[in-house]
Amino acid sequence: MRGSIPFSCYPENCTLASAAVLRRNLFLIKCLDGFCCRSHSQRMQGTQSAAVPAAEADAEKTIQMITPALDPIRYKGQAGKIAVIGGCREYTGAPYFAAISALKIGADLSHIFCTKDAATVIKSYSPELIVHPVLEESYSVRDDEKASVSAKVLSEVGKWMERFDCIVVGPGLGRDPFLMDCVKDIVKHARQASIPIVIDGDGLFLITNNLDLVSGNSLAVLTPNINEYKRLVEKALGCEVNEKDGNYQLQLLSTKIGGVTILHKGKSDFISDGEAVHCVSTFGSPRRCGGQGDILSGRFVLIQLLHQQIFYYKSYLNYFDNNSVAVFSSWARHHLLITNGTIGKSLSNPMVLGCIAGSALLRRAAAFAFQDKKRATLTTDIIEFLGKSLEEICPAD
Ligand SMILES: NC(=O)C1=CN([C@@H]2O[C@H](COP(=O)(O)OP(=O)(O)OC[C@H]3O[C@@H](n4cnc5c(N)ncnc54)[C@H](OP(=O)(O)O)[C@@H]3O)[C@@H](O)[C@H]2O)[C@@H](O)CC1
Ligand SMILES: Nc1ncnc2c1ncn2[C@@H]1O[C@H](COP(=O)(O)OP(=O)(O)OP(=O)(O)O)[C@@H](O)[C@H]1O
Ligand SMILES: [Mg+2]
Repeated sequence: MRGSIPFSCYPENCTLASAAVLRRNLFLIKCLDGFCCRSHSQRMQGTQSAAVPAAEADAEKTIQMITPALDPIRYKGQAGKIAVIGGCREYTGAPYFAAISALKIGADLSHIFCTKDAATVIKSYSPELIVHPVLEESYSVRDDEKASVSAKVLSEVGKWMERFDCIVVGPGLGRDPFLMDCVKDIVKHARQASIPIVIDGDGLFLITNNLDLVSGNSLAVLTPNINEYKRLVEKALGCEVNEKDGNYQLQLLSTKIGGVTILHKGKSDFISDGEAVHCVSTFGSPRRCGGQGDILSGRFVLIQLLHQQIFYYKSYLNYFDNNSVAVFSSWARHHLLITNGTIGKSLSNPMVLGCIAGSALLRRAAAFAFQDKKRATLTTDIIEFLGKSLEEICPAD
């Protein structure tokens, strides 16, 4: 039986969930192995699944908890340095939306690693972004050059990697096979360096066909849209998307991929790390223009802001008081106070918190933009409202 369970689900290989949670999930997988592979009609003929409720997340409190105060003792970079790996001949908008959104939410520095063709175009959209034209597609590389070019790409990205608090892989990446192979190495490198990683767009196409790249990585978040989710479910669970038991299936999917956090985008956004399912259904916009998902992936800077806030508490309080046990106890109490002492395990996972905050802020900004522009609402309009959206929840002063 153990052979049919993903390597990353064994308790000794997973750091995210407690042993008890893993035991439960392993039990679920064992019991339900094959359930997902049955045809729709078989499923309808009596197979029961656990009804998994999705609690509406308290997104405002989450945002308030995560967002650090603007403090004069901080220096550039402390509020976040992120990188987007994406941008090719066809797509230049997606990486731009992701990277500029991170800046608008409060990150200090936002980098893009893209192909040479895309770089000049992206630079022309904004002087705020740091753009590295390092990726290559098959058409520009001879077969005999591939090994050396791919090593060069990894070294160009690798020398920056340690400096980033979070990387977003996939917006506008395209699906060129050589490019995909190079990005595989980047994803592995990020994992080795313990850098939080958000996988979106074509990054999801890559990992769906190579689940081991993220399996068991508690610092990974997948943000599939309807098509990307369908491909992921088919590949990981070997079945079709089950609308009826959607929450249960999302939880199972996360567990199957070793507890990675998944944000399933749609009319409501559903988030799970295999532990619980959270829902964000704040009113957004009825416009479905392209690029809104890219804003969301860029906003994952919020995940990293939480890490920064922990670091900040540590360094600030250690500076004045070396009694770090008291410091951490008071920080923990503060954390529990904010959440009313009722948080579940999943809500202490920074990746889940980042998903909730990112989703709620995007939907709020989309609602403001739609109020203003109606049918003409575009992604760039939504980006313009990110500041107002955050300001209403977390005033800057
Ligand atoms: N302004 C911009 O720059 C924007 C750029 N964007 C960027 O676009 C990329 C794709 O993201 P998306 O959201 O269109 O993907 P999705 O819903 O799975 O596909 C829809 C349909 O298209 C098809 N298909 C897609 N790519 C294909 C390919 N390379 N080659 C062949 N087929 C392909 C796909 O077919 P399928 O894979 O299902 O067979 C499905 O039928 C991604 O990098 C995203 O970031 C967006 O963020 C929007 C704003
Ligand atoms: N039917 C809907 N009603 C309200 N909001 C929605 C709906 N569908 C998606 N959204 C919101 O739009 C955001 C982007 O989701 P979408 O499914 O458009 O992503 P995407 O296809 O990856 O976008 P992109 O075009 O950037 O690739 C989601 O976070 C969600 O909050
Ligand atoms: Mg997308």
